[in-house]
Amino acid sequence: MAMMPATEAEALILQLVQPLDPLQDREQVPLPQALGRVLAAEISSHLDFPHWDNSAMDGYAVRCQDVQGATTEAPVVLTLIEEIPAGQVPQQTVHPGQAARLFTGSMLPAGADTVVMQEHTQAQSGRVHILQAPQPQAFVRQRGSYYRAGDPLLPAGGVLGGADIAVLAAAQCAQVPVYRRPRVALLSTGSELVSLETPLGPGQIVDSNQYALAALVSQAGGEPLCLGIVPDDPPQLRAAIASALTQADLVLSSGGVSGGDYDHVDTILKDLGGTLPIRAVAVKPGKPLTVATLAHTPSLYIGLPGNPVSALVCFWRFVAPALRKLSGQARGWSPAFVPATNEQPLRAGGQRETYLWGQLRAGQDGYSFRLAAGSHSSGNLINLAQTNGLAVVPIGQRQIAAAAIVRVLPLGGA
Ligand SMILES: Nc1nc2c(c(=O)[nH]1)N[C@H]1C(S)=C(S)[C@@H](COP(=O)(O)OP(=O)(O)OC[C@H]3O[C@@H](n4cnc5c(N)ncnc54)[C@H](O)[C@@H]3O)O[C@H]1N2
Ligand code: MOO
Ligand SMILES: [Mg+2]
Repeated sequence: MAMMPATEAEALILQLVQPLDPLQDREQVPLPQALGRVLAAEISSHLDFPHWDNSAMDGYAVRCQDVQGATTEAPVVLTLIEEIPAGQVPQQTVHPGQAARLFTGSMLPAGADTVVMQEHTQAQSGRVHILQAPQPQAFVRQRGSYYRAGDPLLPAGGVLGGADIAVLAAAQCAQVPVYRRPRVALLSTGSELVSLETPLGPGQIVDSNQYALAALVSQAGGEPLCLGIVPDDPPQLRAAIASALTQADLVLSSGGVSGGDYDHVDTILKDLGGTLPIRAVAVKPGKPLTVATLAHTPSLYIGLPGNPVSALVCFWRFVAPALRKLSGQARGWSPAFVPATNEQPLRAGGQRETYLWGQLRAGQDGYSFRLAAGSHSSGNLINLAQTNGLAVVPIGQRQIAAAAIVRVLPLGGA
């Protein structure tokens, strides 16, 4: 079967994914719960930032003109008219020859246009000696200089991080319009699979993919619907797939997509009227990847290969971008590979783009990558644990030498 190159498969999957609707798929969440959510509408504020001219320093509000010639030898002496702690509204106007005491964050009084920091002054019984001429408007944070009321504050489609939460709080946005979490149905196919609580019989293994994929879906901001294990029995599998498609925005199955006698997923998808634009991709691990669309539902179906590493590599490489688009994110769907200095030689077959897992570390001169010790078999989930990067050996290349630069996909945020 022809294998599609990874970049082509990624582009095609992104083309097939329809993002959630900003109106129909929107919900309001209290600000403290908005971290990591995707904004469903542009936010603006009726407030200017700063809301009023205020001081950036503890010092004195002056009229710049008054203190132009000030030096340590020839200070300008001003009369203090008022003290303005932060949070208090100035009561007086600063006239020529006058100054007001203020502090970081205090409102600037009318008449004053400049702040002299207290280190450049000497206060003496109701007067202040200005020892240094300031620049005009020094240490004044001007009203509206950071943001003008009514301008766009945060764009729709942005993922909310800590800084965004700060901005929304400052703008008194208590309820935040976000996209609902995309629903991702998870099905594990395989008669050998049991749940993690079931005592293992001979030939059986735990359905680790379901737990891993549920974790990665949650980490990516989705809502996993764990539909459990389906044996390799066509009628049961057909019913499970048909039902999953009615419940979710995206259906992820694992297993049953290669060419063995018990691999039924592709046949069932075709029987259900599905179109399968992808059936194999040129990546290792992860070759037998199936992508299907069905006429009667907007849900996309992605059949991941069953091997535990293959399933996760396909998630990171193809599903995570799809989820980013589906969830309403306006940009940044594609995986962001970083260049890293390779610590040991990496070897590959050359037929498929090969992903090797290991430790990505940030150093002073950029990233470095260390291959995980042990087998890089797609069945070996053991040494995949505690890794945080997938190094890529391109098609046609059989080795990347030590000390050479390798592209690595960081796995931190899925
Ligand atoms: N003759 C060929 N055989 C295989 C080929 C091939 O091209 N020709 N491709 C191999 C590759 S590459 C992969 S990847 C796998 C993909 O297999 P399937 O997607 O059909 O998956 P299964 O056969 O159902 O299972 C494969 C393997 O993974 C284990 N598995 C399945 N589900 C889970 C789960 N939920 N949790 C943990 N482990 C799971 C399963 O027991 C098998 O060991 O096919 C190769 N074969
Ligand atoms: O693609 Mo398979 O995942 O090489 O084992
Ligand atoms: Mg199989």
